[in-house]
Amino acid sequence: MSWGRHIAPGQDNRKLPEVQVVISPLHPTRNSPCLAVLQALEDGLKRADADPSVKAVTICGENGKFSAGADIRGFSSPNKQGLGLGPIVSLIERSEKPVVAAIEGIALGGGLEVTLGCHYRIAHVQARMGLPEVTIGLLPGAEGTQRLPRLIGVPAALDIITTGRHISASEALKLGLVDEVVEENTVEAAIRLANRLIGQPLGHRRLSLKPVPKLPNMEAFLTEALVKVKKRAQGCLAPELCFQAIKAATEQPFADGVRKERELFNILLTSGQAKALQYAFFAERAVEKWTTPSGASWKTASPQPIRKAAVIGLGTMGRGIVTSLVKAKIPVVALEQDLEYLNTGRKAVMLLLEREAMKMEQGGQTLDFNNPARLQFAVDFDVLRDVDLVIEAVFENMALKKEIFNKLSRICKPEAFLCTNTSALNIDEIASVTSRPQQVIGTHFFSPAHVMRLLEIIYGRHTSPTTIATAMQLAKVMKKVGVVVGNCFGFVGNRMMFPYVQQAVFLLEEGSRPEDVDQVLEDFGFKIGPFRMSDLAGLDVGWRSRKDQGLTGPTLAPGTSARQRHGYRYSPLPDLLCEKGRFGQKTGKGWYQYEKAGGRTAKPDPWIHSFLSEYRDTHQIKTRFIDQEEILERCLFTLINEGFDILAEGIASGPEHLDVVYINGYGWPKHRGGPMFYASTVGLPNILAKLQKYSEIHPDVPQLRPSAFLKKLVAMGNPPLNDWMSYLHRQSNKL
Ligand SMILES: CCCCCCCCCCCCC[C@H](O)CC(=O)SCCNC(=O)CCNC(=O)[C@H](O)C(C)(C)COP(=O)(O)OP(=O)(O)OC[C@H]1O[C@@H](n2cnc3c(N)ncnc32)[C@H](O)[C@@H]1OP(=O)(O)O
Ligand SMILES: NC(=O)c1ccc[n+]([C@@H]2O[C@H](COP(=O)([O-])OP(=O)(O)OC[C@H]3O[C@@H](n4cnc5c(N)ncnc54)[C@H](O)[C@@H]3O)[C@@H](O)[C@H]2O)c1
Repeated sequence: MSWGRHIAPGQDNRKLPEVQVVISPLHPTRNSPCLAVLQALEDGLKRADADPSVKAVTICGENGKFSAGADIRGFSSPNKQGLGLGPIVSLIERSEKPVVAAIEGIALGGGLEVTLGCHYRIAHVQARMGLPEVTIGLLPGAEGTQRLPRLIGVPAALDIITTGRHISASEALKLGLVDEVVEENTVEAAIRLANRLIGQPLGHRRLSLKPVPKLPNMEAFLTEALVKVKKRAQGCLAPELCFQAIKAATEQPFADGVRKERELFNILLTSGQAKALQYAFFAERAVEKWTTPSGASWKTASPQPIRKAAVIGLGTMGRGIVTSLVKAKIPVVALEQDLEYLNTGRKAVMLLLEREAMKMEQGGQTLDFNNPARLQFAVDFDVLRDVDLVIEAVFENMALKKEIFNKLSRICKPEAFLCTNTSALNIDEIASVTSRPQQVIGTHFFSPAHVMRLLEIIYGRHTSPTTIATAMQLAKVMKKVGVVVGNCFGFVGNRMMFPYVQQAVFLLEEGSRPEDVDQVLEDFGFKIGPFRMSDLAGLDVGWRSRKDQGLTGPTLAPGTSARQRHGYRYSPLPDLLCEKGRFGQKTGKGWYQYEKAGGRTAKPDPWIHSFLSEYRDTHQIKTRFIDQEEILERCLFTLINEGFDILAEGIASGPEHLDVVYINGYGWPKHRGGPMFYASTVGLPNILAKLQKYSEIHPDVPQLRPSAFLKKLVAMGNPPLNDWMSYLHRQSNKL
């Protein structure tokens, strides 16, 4: 048996072995000249085909990775790369010599499509595969939508292509996507297989020649599948076009299906949604490279290892945070204020973990949590002496948080990090009661904390770069997206949300109904509108905060106008609902009515409609019809306006940060790229003009007054989003 040797495409191979190993050239690097590497793959294949001493071919990747697919940056360059990958896949398939793919690491997108042209596929046990094009607003454009259904059937292909999920080698084997899974050297195993295949017929292995496996009820299946795909897509075009391409495979010969795939691919390639999703892909990676105005940076700061953590408070947030830590295999101590709360918290955590374990089992993984070395429950702070990091998640009350942090500062070892999950409180004030403010940081999780990907990481005046790096590392280990932001009331996410929710409530005062406002924002693509969201989170949460701020409740000065605070417009509507016990889902009534307390199905409530009408009569507000455009603009443009202030104040180091926060924590539709990206597509002059218009109509709403930074960018000629921050300190003589 002869052995192949790894040759890079384009290399001169005077002594070619019997099995030639061609390195798959699609693994992206920042500046990969994609067209050149495609050419190299083609050349390598042609050389192998033409050389009589080569009897078989193996295709593998470089450095243990098969391929991450096409270079995504290339899709927005004028010289669109990727063009011509389909014909190369066909070339592989047509080869008269057996071609075996050796899949190590990852085979994604165009990388997996290359393997579908191969006659056999061998994967390493730890390899992951997928066609994630849909997640960047595209579809597999190298004939993958036509070959995959032929290989693994329509239901499985539809699932993989329309979700873009990665699958493990063992799942790939079960589905028939790969022929063999190996634990040892994959390339060697592929070469062995290639040797065995020499001289054997290949016709039956050419996927383009195979029919798509029939289903007894294909038409009904596809009709039902389309409904599901559209529902999940929430306005995103790519999943539906992926569906259309697969449907074409079930109805048309291979060549016609490929033509359809190409046509649909071109529609997506030039769509705004693909640009937005590709922006979001890179934004998520850009925020990993954090910096602060004082010069701290990911480049120079090193994270400390977290071998054991603690969570204080096992309420809504604490239980999800414990679950995330256990899933990340970090031993946790979970602490409550007394045994009764502890037992309730323990039951809730165990339930979450059982559910997570079940989900993980389906993917062939296990979750070990019934081991006291991994998860311990306690009421005594003394157990915190040896932990490396504590996450506090007690009630949102400054006095209580300070009491806890003071205690932690005395009990925990000197090098331990102290994190607070506050939604809006001042990190510096919390840190001030400790003897280690440099190790205090905000770690703002989102509900449900074991599901939501966002972790807002808030540094205070004294927080050290090591502490920031450690929190970022923790986010990564918990498979969350950490976004480093500065300290201000509400940080980034909640601060931008306040004006959005405020406008939504003002719209009710003026004539809208909760379901009208929610519908407009859900049609825009939000998973859930502001009133459904408020009912879900509980109206009492905001009420407590407003009482603490003296905006409502017993501390309010007598004679304060019902609809004004500090000279600005205020709506008491949410307070009035809370006074009536309407806290949302938990009480069965809020902005909507529910079937019972704890019910989930929101139904418009006639009581709210007449309550709003009485309220308007009481305050002599003339009810008017408010159209969808005004609802959308007032809610979104105030949120965006706040974003510009946040950027100007240096609370976030770029618009990508705000967008990543909104996509991952607030249900902003990813195919719109985040609020700041959206603003760039609407055009800053348009946003400014609308804010000016609404601000003139509502002069008592400061949130409608255009941000100085927004005005400056417009005066500077509406530069592209990537350049915004460079204008922050430039002088403008047009203002
Ligand atoms: C006008 C004429 C058109 C006519 C067309 C007709 C013919 C059609 C032919 C088209 C051919 C289409 C081919 C194919 O179908 C399309 C594709 O392949 S699209 C790409 C699909 N692949 C992906 O979406 C993978 C994306 N990447 C990931 O999921 C992850 O990065 C990873 C690979 C799982 C690795 O994850 P991690 O280890 O966590 O690492 P990072 O994510 O941090 O990544 C490290 C670094 O790499 C950059 N990067 C990763 N993948 C890509 C990529 N595909 N392109 C560009 N850059 C990539 C990432 O940004 C990081 O960069 P850094 O931040 O370090 O600068
Ligand atoms: N609920 C959300 O959606 C959400 C989202 C992000 C952040 N937060 C923040 O997370 C924190 C917790 O919120 P929550 O919704 O989980 O509250 P919660 O009321 O559900 O839970 C708080 C828990 O803290 C416990 N606790 C109180 N005092 C304690 C003490 N001295 N020692 C130990 N445990 C104590 C309580 O017994 C309770 O179980 C708050 O700061 C909140 O602002 C909440």
